[in-house]
Amino acid sequence: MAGGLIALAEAQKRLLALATTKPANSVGLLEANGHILAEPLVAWRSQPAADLSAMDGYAVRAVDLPGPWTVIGESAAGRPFDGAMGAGEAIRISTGAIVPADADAVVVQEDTGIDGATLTLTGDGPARPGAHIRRAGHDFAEGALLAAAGTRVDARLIALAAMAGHGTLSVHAPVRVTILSTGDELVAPGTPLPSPAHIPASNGIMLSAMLQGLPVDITMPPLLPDRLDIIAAALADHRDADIIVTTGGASVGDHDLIQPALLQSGGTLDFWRIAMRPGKPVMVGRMGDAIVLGLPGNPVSCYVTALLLLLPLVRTFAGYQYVLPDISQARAGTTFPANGTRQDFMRAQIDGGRLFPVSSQDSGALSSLHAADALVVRAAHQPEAAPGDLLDYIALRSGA
Ligand SMILES: Nc1nc2c(c(=O)[nH]1)N[C@H]1C(S)=C(S)[C@@H](COP(=O)(O)OP(=O)(O)OC[C@H]3O[C@@H](n4cnc5c(N)ncnc54)[C@H](O)[C@@H]3O)O[C@H]1N2
Ligand code: MOO
Repeated sequence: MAGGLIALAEAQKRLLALATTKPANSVGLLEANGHILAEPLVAWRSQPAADLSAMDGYAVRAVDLPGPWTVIGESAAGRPFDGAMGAGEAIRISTGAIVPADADAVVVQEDTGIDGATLTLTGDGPARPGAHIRRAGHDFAEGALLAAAGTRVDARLIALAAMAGHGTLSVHAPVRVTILSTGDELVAPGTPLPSPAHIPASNGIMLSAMLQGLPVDITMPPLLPDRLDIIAAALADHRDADIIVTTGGASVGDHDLIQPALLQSGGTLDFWRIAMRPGKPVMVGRMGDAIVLGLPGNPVSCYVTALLLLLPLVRTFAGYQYVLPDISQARAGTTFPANGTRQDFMRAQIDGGRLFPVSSQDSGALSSLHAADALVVRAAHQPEAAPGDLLDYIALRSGA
């Protein structure tokens, strides 16, 4: 604890403990895209179900190599050869077609010459018995575990599920998130600002964009003024959401109304203020069924706290296996100062694999957030780091 502030790890633990995994629904494969598997994906069939040719050519008995052969029939994809093959006989075969039971190798077409029904080897031929044959079950066998519960469904998993015999998937229902932006100074993005005292409301759309890759139903009502009664009514109105996330009004000023509004509307406070920078004024409470996550108004603080608290909370509701951001390590490219009492998340760039802090660490400076490749994680009271020291960081750009 630092002056009544709780540590981020403790805050994450308490917040995530409030979440309950969303119930499972069976939905069509495409509808499941982006959702989280509620049950393990098990193969209902083997793939391939029989030995298939991997090439266009001729199915032969390896013992008959190097030929010549008499071609006595064809096995095409979906239309297998169902007769018997004797010594010196070959079957014309296409890629994906079933290899006749008597054959044990495929000669690729480019290695052969054909004259009427007589097939001769003109190239190297198959290197070994079994060449160019995809064995039954070599991709997966019936009953195999293909993906664990908690896996995110994507195009690759959808294809795998289809091949494994599934037409539907059991996934967790979407997480209902209401985003409330508060502040008299806010104006919807893209609309004219009445005065220099007004600013575009960037937090709401930023949070929506951060949530977009997750299975969520987002509700974003109009901007709320700094009025206790209006904010209290909005919180009460959205009590059926899984999460109400607010931005602004989380601190100690006369117009910081989230906490009083929560209490006035019948909600309860769980904790307030985390020993982190940026993001100290975060508040967590409950309003009916909803978890209320009060994020700071400063745009960078809002981003960092969303990354560390909102996204993990949504992932927990959604049934993800892993919910916290990955921590990587890289060496300092310059000196990082000794840290104070709050865990620090410093915007940094990665250059030549080394970390350099960006020039402004102001919690309102969105240009510095956009310029950053990483958030360097500095523990409370961590001493100065010299160039070359290993630092923990959270990557902000894939491939950074
Ligand atoms: N006396 C103290 N003052 C402050 C403290 C403190 O402990 N004692 N904490 C500071 C810290 S740390 C932060 S972070 C901010 C957060 O304050 P609030 O959550 O109450 O946010 P606001 O005061 O409403 O706004 C701060 C800043 O952000 C702008 N803002 C607000 N909403 C949006 C939005 N939707 N989009 C873009 N920008 C937004 C707002 O105009 C302000 O400039 O408090 C410090 N103060
Ligand atoms: O959270 Mo405040 O973020 O330190 O500016």
